[in-house]
Amino acid sequence: MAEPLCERAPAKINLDLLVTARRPDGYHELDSLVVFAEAGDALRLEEGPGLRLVVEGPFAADVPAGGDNLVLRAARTLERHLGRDLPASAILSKRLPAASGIGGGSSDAAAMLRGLARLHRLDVPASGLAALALELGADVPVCLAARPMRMRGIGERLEPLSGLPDLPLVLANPRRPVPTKAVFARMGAPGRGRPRPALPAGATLPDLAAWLAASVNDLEAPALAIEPAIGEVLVALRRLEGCLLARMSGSGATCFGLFSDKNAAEAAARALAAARPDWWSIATTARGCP
Ligand SMILES: C[C@@](CO)(OP(=O)(O)O)[C@H](O)COP(=O)(O)OP(=O)(O)OC[C@H]1O[C@@H](n2ccc(N)nc2=O)[C@H](O)[C@@H]1O
Ligand SMILES: Nc1ncnc2c1ncn2[C@@H]1O[C@H](COP(=O)(O)OP(=O)(O)O)[C@@H](O)[C@H]1O
Repeated sequence: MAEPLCERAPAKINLDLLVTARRPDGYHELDSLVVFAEAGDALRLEEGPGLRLVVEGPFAADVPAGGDNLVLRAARTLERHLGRDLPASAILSKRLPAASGIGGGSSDAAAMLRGLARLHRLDVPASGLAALALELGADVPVCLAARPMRMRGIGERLEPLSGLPDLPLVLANPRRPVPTKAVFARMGAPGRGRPRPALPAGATLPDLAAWLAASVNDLEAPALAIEPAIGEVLVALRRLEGCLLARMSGSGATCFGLFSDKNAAEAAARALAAARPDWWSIATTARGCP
């Protein structure tokens, strides 16, 4: 009997997001810098007689408990690919708001793929898992890697980033779900993309903020049109002491503020929670890379 194991499902943050083309199948090509936070959902797995999922945690009620949950969809996709059952008992602690632009569901699905491979000691090459991940959603391959990446294509072209410092962040969400499909549907004609200047070597946080400020999230305007509260979140983040840059992640509504240091982010998160107890907000650190 294999040991129970725990897989983290970290929040995904798009530091920027350019929509560069619309494909004939309706999907959009992106160019996005993606990082992963210490905060996230968590998945506990142990061998079980069948495939079972229990969802707990503050946002459990907002996600499907049954077969539509991305955790179970991930398991079924892997089982189909291998042509055999992968019995497992899973407990998902749902700590990230759903449909909020920080890839909670995608990260949960990726954690299930990683977890089942570990639990059953599967010999599936990384490229095989990545292909299955893409079947589950455009964001699942990057969540499978769960490290800083430049993401292109619809999400399948991944290039590891280097020279990124750890990023002290505040994440804030007005507790209003925003469906990804609706945001893309409101997008105007995509821009042509733009050359991305290299990250300055040895970048400090203020350098990084200035570098990121030259970029955008192209989904911010269509998401704002659907959910105006995103504008309030951005204004509130920008007013917090020590905030170097604030922007929406993914298709929203979660926005991130980048701070000069961890203490400043924690103090800012406390101030924001006191001012807006109706929002979800946390301080966390997105892991950088050498
Ligand atoms: C926008 C992003 C940016 O990282 O993040 P989230 O806001 O979801 O966190 C992702 O591309 C979201 O990926 P994911 O949530 O997996 O999307 P999917 O389930 O594959 O697609 C949902 C819908 O979004 C649209 N879609 C998604 C990805 C993409 N590159 N182009 C699209 O046009 C399509 O209309 C699709 O039907
Ligand atoms: N484990 C899960 N966690 C979150 N959402 C899930 C999950 N399983 C299925 N979903 C569905 O997937 C949709 C997208 O969720 P999520 O990945 O959190 O959002 P986003 O793509 O905006 O980051 C939600 O509407 C939700 O109903």
